[in-house]
Amino acid sequence: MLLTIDCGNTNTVFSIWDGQEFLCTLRTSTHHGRTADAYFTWFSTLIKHYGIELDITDVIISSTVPRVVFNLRVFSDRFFGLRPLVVGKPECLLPHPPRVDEGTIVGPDRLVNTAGAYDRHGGNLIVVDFGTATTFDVVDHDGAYVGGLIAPGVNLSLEALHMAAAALPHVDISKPQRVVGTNTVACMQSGVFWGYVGLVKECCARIKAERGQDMKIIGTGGLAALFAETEDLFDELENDLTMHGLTVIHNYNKEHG
Ligand SMILES: Nc1ncnc2c1ncn2[C@@H]1O[C@H](COP(=O)(O)OP(=O)(O)O)[C@@H](O)[C@H]1O
Ligand SMILES: CC(C)(COP(=O)(O)O)[C@@H](O)C(=O)NCCC(=O)O
Ligand SMILES: [K+]
Repeated sequence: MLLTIDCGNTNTVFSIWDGQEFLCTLRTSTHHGRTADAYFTWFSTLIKHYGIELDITDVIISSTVPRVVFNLRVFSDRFFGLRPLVVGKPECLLPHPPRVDEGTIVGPDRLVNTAGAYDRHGGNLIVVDFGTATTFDVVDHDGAYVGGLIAPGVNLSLEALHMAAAALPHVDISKPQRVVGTNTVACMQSGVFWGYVGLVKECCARIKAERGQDMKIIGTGGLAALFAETEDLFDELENDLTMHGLTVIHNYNKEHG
């Protein structure tokens, strides 16, 4: 069994892949102070709850937060006797290396999304990932990541309003009833919700125009579904894209490593 770990700036997700399907998906907040022992206490409790017979033979990690990798390495070594594959490290091969400016360190989540999306859909894709940041990853015809866009995440934008303006409360995102809000919360939700609908449409249209071709748009990340249910923003909605990408990169390393 393969343990896939996707550590974003807000949440860390563990999944167990048995070669056919994901047996479970466990989510915790990302916190660099969490020790290997703390990970294992949490992990083993939930595994027991789901009644899964554990036989972890491989671990692969993607982390946008470099500091957490140390404790995840210790977790992997101490409890499974395994050396994890860490996306972005030189020893982790990628099916299609990125083509970006020299010296650029592409977020591993974006490399993983690229690998997962290309495996499912082939080339010429835009992956829109609604995480802490909202990222657009452009996948070329041959499966290489060739750049993209980084915008503030939906919750980050709402939080920024609250932090910077004394009269604006903490607000959770939801689809507003109307475009014109008649109270503060409704105004904030509308500004961010429709602002993001516009942002996604405009960025995708401009990517296609710059590349002079139509491209398939894949939406992923926790909040993608909220936007997809309202507007026709994506050709596909795939919440397991990052986890799938981790299995693709793991397989590639097994075959070529
Ligand atoms: N299903 C969901 N509904 C509402 N908010 C969500 C959902 N999933 C994630 N979020 C929120 O979206 C933001 C991004 O989360 P996530 O996709 O886990 O980010 P990251 O991968 O950067 O850690 C966070 O603020 C998180 O709380
Ligand atoms: C853009 C990101 C912060 C997104 O992270 P996330 O929202 O998944 O936490 C991450 O991919 C990152 O740190 N990237 C490094 C810079 C780059 O990709 O060009
Ligand atoms: K992201």
